[in-house]
Amino acid sequence: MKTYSKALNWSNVTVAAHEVTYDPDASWVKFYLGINRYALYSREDPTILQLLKDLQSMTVVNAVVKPSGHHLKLALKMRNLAKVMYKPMRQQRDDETPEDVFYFVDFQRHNAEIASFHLDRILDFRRVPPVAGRQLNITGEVLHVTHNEDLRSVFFTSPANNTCFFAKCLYMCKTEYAVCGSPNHLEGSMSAYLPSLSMAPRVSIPNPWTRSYTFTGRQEWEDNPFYCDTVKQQPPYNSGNRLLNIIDMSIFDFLTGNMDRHHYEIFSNFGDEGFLLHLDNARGFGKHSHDEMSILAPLTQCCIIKRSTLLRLQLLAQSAFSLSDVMRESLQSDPLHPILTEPHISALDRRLHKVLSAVQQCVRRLGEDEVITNDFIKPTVNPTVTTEMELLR
Ligand SMILES: Nc1ncnc2c1ncn2[C@@H]1O[C@H](COP(=O)(O)OP(=O)(O)OP(=O)(O)O)[C@@H](O)[C@H]1O
Ligand SMILES: [Mn+2]
Repeated sequence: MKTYSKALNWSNVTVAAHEVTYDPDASWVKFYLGINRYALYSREDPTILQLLKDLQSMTVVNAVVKPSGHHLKLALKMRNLAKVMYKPMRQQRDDETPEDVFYFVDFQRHNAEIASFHLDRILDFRRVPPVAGRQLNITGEVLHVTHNEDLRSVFFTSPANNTCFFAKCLYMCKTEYAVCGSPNHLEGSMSAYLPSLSMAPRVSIPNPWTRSYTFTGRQEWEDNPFYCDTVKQQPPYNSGNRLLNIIDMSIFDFLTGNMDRHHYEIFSNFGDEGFLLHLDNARGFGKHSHDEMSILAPLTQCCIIKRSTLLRLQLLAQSAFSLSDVMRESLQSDPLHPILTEPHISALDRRLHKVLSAVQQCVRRLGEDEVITNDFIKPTVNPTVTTEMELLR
């Protein structure tokens, strides 16, 4: 194996200087300033479209391996000081997760990150940071610009003469699990970073409906149909919006087929009523032919749903606004389209009907007043300039 770091030393190639420019009107700055207690961005915010475009073209000036987690991903620093998380492509669009693979060893899919951002926006949640697809030149835009010796040392050339890299981490990070360009270009998802933890602290909270992450273990919710009664008695689930927000998240995850929601995060400064961030959606869209009903357990066990969520789902179940059509159109704006294969897109309609039938069953059993809950917090009245991030400073 030829390591590029040695090659760089030998050929005396200097790594590009770290030149940066700060523009207070940059789309990522506006994105930060627009985060409010209801959502990451407002419905009509033009900043987001601009940010999606910028994610596709911003110049990378540094790259490091994002240390957390089990999967290979890079934190990229851009010339305009934006920060981006890049998850490289590992799977072809028409690959399905094999039957015998557990959810916790499944690949991360860059296209699932992209598609989940679009789905979250269509559902009007706006809880996923903006994500766009991009073909990176991993030689020119990563290896040659990184100041990180650890990252340089894991680049190599494959037998087929493609540039590849892997990461030093706990699992799945040996050369066998490397990602390779063709010969230099590699698709990936570019996810806008949230503001730093010092500027906007977040807490990570275990999902009450988490899975066991072992081959044999089971969680209480899987065997106890009255599990929700226990959850409902515990703060912060005993008042306010939190449980309804968990149910929104389970509907979102059921639609994508993501079984990997072990934790969720919230911004501390917005208190218990703040929205839940839907981070890390890379394990969605693994199987189009299977609907994993257990993901919907929070809805089917608690039998409550926000009225606003239900109205949105009902709208997207109408043929004139069908979820699959809206998704197809939305995903076309991404440079890496097609992002999802047709079977994955049409699975969304089938799953949406299953969510609506679950709600109907609850209504039949308990009545509409018990099940369909008015949101405790009104949606943003004036969506354009709630710059609560400014208040945090
Ligand atoms: N857009 C983002 N901005 C800032 N931080 C993020 C963003 N997306 C994810 N993170 C943080 O990075 C952590 C790891 O990211 P992610 O979960 O997507 O990757 P992973 O490979 O599954 O890692 P892990 O095994 O730690 O969950 C997340 O738990 C979250 O705290
Ligand atoms: Mn994760």
